Amino acid sequence: MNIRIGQGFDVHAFGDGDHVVLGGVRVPHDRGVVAHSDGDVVIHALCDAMLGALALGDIGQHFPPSDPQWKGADSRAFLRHCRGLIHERGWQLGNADITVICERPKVGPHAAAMRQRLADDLGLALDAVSIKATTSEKLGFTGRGEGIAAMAVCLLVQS
Ligand SMILES: Nc1ccn([C@@H]2O[C@H](COP(=O)(O)O)[C@@H](O)[C@H]2O)c(=O)n1
Ligand SMILES: C[C@@]1(CO)OP(=O)(O)OP(=O)(O)OC[C@H]1O
Repeated sequence: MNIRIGQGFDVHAFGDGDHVVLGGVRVPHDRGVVAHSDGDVVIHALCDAMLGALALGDIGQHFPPSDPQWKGADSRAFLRHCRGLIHERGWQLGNADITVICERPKVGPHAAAMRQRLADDLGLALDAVSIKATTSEKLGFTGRGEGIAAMAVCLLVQS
């Protein structure tokens, strides 16, 4: 069996708004994020992990922030595109593990919905998708509440 690993990282600054989108789920918050698309750091980090495993560059190369067609885009479309690239090349996604870094909003209450949405979009079993969260103990830009970050890793398998 062949395997590949990929990792991704994304950050968005908080801005005006009343919600953030995380893993395709609308999470109520007293801030929004500054982004060209819907600013879903979970999906952006995961797309970069998937693209990284294929050595196909990064999300900005596939969906340029200069391209008006991605303005306000639902990031789930990016995720499904990356899934297609994996399948086209004869790979299957094995699992994905994501960590969200922010003081607020609390991710825990939304993690189950996020896992389900990602599993649905990726055609994975629920136990192949993990969402974790941590604060940065009030340190750095996430600690000061200036933005939100996410890290992702994924495994590709080929039998
Ligand atoms: N945005 C967040 C941050 C953390 N959590 C949950 O709280 C636990 C404790 O966080 P620490 O940073 O103090 O270790 C963490 O393990 C998560 O379960 C969260 O839901 N949302
Ligand atoms: C998602 C894209 C889409 O144009 O823009 P943003 O929403 O700004 O998000 P980023 O994480 O900076 O990734 C780059 C772009 O692909």
